[in-house]
Amino acid sequence: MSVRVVARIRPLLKLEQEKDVIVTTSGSGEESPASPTVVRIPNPKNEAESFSFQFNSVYDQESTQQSIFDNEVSPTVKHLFNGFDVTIFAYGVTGTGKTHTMRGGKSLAERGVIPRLLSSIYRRTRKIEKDSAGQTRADVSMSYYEIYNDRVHDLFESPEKRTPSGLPIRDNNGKTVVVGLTERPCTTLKEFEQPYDQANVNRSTSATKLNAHSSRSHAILCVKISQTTGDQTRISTASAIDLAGSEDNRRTDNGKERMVESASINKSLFVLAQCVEAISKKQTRVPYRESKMTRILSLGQNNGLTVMILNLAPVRSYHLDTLSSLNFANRTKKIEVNEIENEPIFNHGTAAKQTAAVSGSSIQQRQPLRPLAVSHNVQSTKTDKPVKAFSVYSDKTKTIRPLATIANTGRKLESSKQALSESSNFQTTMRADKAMRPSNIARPPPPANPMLSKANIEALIDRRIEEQLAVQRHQDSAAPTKHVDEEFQRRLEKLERRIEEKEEMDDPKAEGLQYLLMAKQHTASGHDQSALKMYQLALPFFPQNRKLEHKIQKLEDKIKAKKAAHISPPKMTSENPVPAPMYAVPDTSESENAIIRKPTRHETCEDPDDDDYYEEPPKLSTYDSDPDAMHNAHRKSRQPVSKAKLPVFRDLSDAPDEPASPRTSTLLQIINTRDLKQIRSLKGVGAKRAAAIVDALCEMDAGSGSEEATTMSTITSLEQLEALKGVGRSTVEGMRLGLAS
Ligand SMILES: Nc1ncnc2c1ncn2[C@@H]1O[C@H](COP(=O)(O)OP(=O)(O)OP(=O)(O)O)[C@@H](O)[C@H]1O
Repeated sequence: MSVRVVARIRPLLKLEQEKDVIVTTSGSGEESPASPTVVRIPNPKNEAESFSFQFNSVYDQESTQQSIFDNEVSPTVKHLFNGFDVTIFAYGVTGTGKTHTMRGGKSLAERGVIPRLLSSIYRRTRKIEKDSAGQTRADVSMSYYEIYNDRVHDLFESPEKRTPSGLPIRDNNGKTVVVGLTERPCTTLKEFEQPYDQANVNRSTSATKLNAHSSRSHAILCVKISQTTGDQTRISTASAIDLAGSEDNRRTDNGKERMVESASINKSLFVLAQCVEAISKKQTRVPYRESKMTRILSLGQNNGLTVMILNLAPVRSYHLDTLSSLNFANRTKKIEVNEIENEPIFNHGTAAKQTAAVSGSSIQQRQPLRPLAVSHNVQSTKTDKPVKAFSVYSDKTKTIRPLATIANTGRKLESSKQALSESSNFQTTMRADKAMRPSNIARPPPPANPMLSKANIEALIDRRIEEQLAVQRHQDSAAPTKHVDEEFQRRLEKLERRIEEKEEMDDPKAEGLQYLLMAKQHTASGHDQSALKMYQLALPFFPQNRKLEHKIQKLEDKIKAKKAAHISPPKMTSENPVPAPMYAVPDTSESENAIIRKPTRHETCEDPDDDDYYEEPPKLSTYDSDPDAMHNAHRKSRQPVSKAKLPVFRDLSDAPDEPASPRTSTLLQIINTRDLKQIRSLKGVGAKRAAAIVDALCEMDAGSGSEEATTMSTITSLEQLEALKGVGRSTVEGMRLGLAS
């Protein structure tokens, strides 16, 4: 099952000066205009061209709160009551309507997803209780918290009562839980509304230049449904998440406090983008643990249904940010999520005792459940619970069926499975390979090592990376490195957990260490720009560190040298003043300078944890050697001899320089629109091939390196086009000839 991704374009606001609307919607060709699935936006480099992005559904400026809820959220409620967890989250740049979509206004028509969801949940609980003649009781409770500056705070607590370090989060049976959250029972909509409204007052919001009521935190509402029949209770959770919006501080004019928030928001969204990239590229390691938001969201790891609502502003001033968001969403829709319903808990017996011992009332967690109708199997099958991967939400475009036609879901396992695919109108596929993700397997607790200092951790990380790179260097380019990778990743994760332990001890430098870890990972994978940003972000945590300064200086010089030598591929961003993506690394040129204090030369390093930075860089350290050069060496040995079959992710600088003929230009222009309809109009291109071409282009975006992953890759030569998956020389020739006739 893929994450269902829908886009919503907000209308022009009354006070909005700008009226230049550049984001439009359309059907994909098979769709009626009444149910658009495509967002169009001009190419910032060439307004004559436009890019198209296809999603499961697209809601234009006129769309109502009711229609979003009816089509996207309401169908998930029955699955929630069948034991599946549901996650709905709003993503988008600041001021694009996330809070409006999730929370909405006070009038009936303006109510957002959350109050409507609760209303629907209460209706269903009443129905269940009525239909079962009181045999089944359905209880609803909620917890509500925010992640502000990477710290978790209970929104049911007034800000004065908060501990500055926030609440700890833990892994519990493969799920991330927040310890110490208030869980409030709420049996009616009224009981929900009052504390929910109060909690929203507690949420961190501030006025920024781009939004008078900008959310400065990620807000997560968890609604727990407990259905009890006899001695069995099944629990499922609906999570409604209003993410903070990414912001480009070149546009916000943020002051220092807003800037710190902004850096934290952008960092977590950057990690989210990295996670999405890693998942879509099927990498073994996904950096969930690098921010609390990604740990909690666990995109692609959590079981159940996930819907992402991408909020967009229609106007030109958001052009590049909108493009970044669209690219991100495009990758997100490829994420597959396991579809596992939760198992019931026996109120009297081992299962119940275990759960109580683990969770207590202070831990918000989603207990695994199973529909009541098959619960007699539960005890015997508890440990090897069959994992199902329903294709509830496919990427394929489907017409939204009226709700009335959605079949009622039966209680049986098979029925719920069928209902999932029917009600959501998507296909069913088994994905046994996704059944057990490594991260879902309960890990043994890390060995206690009270002597482990940050310097040791740093040294360990360096050593591991050196070991890994040394192994890679000596390996035959064709030899499989999988087991080494896995070992490397395992070690990195172990180290991350140790950093986490430091974090839980409230060591303020834990965050700095995280930045260093990320920097090292970026350096190891050759992403110098990202590595540089991470080192810069780490600097305030190690302010007297000459070695860190030296590292930053070295990287800056290297990047400058690379730019001067035109090593970077001529991507859309290289000529174009496209700013760094808003959810990518914060802009250090203006924003971060405000919060990063550059240590003066005469300052000395006294923190024993910074030992690593006292030392002179090792002369022959693999880590300090040029990672790019190393990577290039690798690439060279792996590159196919024949130029006719170029790798899909090849460097675009390979493209020939001579100007393309008008026919070739037209062909490439059509391909670069990513518009399925236009691509299909080419000779010899059917629906499948057109989709494959668009997919390959998206893959190229994702494969272009994390610091630039939000820019659009373009095809600049026929050779490149030929090298795309599913396209060959003869197809390209056919397309060209077709244009000529
Ligand atoms: N669909 C819509 N219809 C009417 N008004 C809208 C709509 N979407 C957003 N708005 C208005 O736009 C403004 C910004 O919206 P909102 O605060 O929801 O943005 P946001 O994405 O949550 O921003 P931030 O990330 O800064 O919190 C608000 O005044 C809101 O009422």
